[in-house]
Amino acid sequence: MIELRNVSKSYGRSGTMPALAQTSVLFERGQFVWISGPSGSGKSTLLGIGALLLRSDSGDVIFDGKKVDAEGSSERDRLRRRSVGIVPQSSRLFPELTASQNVMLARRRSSVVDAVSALDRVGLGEFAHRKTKTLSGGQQQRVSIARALAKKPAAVFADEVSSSLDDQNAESVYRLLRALADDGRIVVAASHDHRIEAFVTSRLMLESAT
Ligand SMILES: Nc1ncnc2c1ncn2[C@@H]1O[C@H](COP(=O)(O)OP(=O)(O)OP(=O)(O)O)[C@@H](O)[C@H]1O
Repeated sequence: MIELRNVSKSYGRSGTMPALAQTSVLFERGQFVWISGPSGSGKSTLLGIGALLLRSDSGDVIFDGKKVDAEGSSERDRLRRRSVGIVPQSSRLFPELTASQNVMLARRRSSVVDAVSALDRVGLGEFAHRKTKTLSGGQQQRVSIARALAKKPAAVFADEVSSSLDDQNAESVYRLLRALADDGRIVVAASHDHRIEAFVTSRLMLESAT
């Protein structure tokens, strides 16, 4: 379980650019949560705080009953590395490497067998040895999800993963994210894309913090 309690975050040298104000949300295993809201409402910021990539200015982040902000940054990093898979906005794959090589880069001491198994999980086992530049946009996003899954995380945070994909590819990515939640993970996706609605279990709508 991951809980954000009254978290706020501002950017800028003296915190003059509010990005997220007094926001609370509970993410539980088995949930696929859609974070929606207008551009600039703080979706990526909230995602970054939940995924332990960003520190909030105030409020609490509670990860499996433990206040994370009370921990030092090395403990937070350790928790993130162990428990959180992150699927970034653009897939950030190495185009000249194969799908399995890209997945293997996610972890130290990873094996081809584990990488192929993660690719199987996203329906791409047969593409494991293809260079990612030869895959479609939707397939590349699924490789990116396999990379996030390689460490068997309890939670997956995805930022705007499918907005640019056609209906078929977007649907396959959303269906996959839902299946990961149905497996018992926490899945959180920030998105402008209303096609996600049919696949999520709940929605948090953000309003602009300014
Ligand atoms: N690194 C940063 N430095 C300064 N301001 C930032 C930074 N990151 C985000 N912001 C500002 O914080 C606010 C929230 O940004 P954020 O990216 O979280 O919103 P978003 O809802 O994800 O937006 P979008 O839908 O356009 O991706 C915006 O006003 C943005 O300009």
